[in-house]
Amino acid sequence: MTYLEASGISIDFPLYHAESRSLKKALLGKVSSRFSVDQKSRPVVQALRDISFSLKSGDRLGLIGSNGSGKTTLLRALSGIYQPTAGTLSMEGKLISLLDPGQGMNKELTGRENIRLRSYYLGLSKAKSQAFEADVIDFTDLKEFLDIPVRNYSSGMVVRLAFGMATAFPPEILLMDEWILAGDAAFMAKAKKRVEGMVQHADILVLASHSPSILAEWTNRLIWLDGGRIVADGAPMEVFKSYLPRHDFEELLRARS
Ligand SMILES: Nc1ncnc2c1ncn2[C@@H]1O[C@H](COP(=O)(O)OP(=O)(O)OP(=O)(O)O)[C@@H](O)[C@H]1O
Repeated sequence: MTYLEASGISIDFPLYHAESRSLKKALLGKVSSRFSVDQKSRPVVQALRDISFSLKSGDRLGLIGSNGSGKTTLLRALSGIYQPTAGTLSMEGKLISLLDPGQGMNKELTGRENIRLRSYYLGLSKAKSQAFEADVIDFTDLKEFLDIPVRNYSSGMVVRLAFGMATAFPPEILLMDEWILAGDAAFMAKAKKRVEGMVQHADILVLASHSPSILAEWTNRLIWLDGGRIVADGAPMEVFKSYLPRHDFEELLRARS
């Protein structure tokens, strides 16, 4: 059974070059400060504080919050890139994370070569790798750019390729940061179809974004992060009601009716 559970997760990042007494005093002096010191008195930034939630098959969780509120850090913790300073994470299910556009790609190689390299890493049989290549080529629709080195791609093209390769085999848990929304409207429509296909297979989605309309459409639960803490957790429109300025909330309601 697929599940993902975060229990009391906290993450501190050491602040290098902040050892001087005056800087420490300035950082730690503010009442609502995100800065603290670790056990060895070294300054740290408290990126996440006491985060708990549990997700099961079919849950599509959105993360919202202002710049620096902790969305990317939480996604990275869930994907295993960062070790929590405190708390525990447990999960079951094949996880794919779409967190960095160029992840797992060699920019000196062409799109086609990257696709072949990926199928090699995945250990696919000849028939499966041919199907994988055809599927990704069709999805990414890179046309003449397919045989050009990735370093010459636009950022939207890199997104198409990364997304196409990472989503060719449906994961059970999909983590996405909002860079995925950098594609154009035609790509977004295709990406949405692909993600919806995945989620319909009773998988888990966690998506961080600043876009209320995307989150309202793609998610069925929303966590609002502020200063590294959860300030609200519930149905998307309920959370948006408190999060968004009244005018923006009413506009979102109108757009969805
Ligand atoms: N590698 C790091 N080293 C030190 N501090 C970090 C690191 N990554 C994040 N932080 C700090 O952790 C806090 C949370 O950052 P995070 O990138 O998770 O926020 P975010 O909600 O994704 O922001 P944005 O909307 O701007 O992308 C910030 O205060 C940031 O400065």
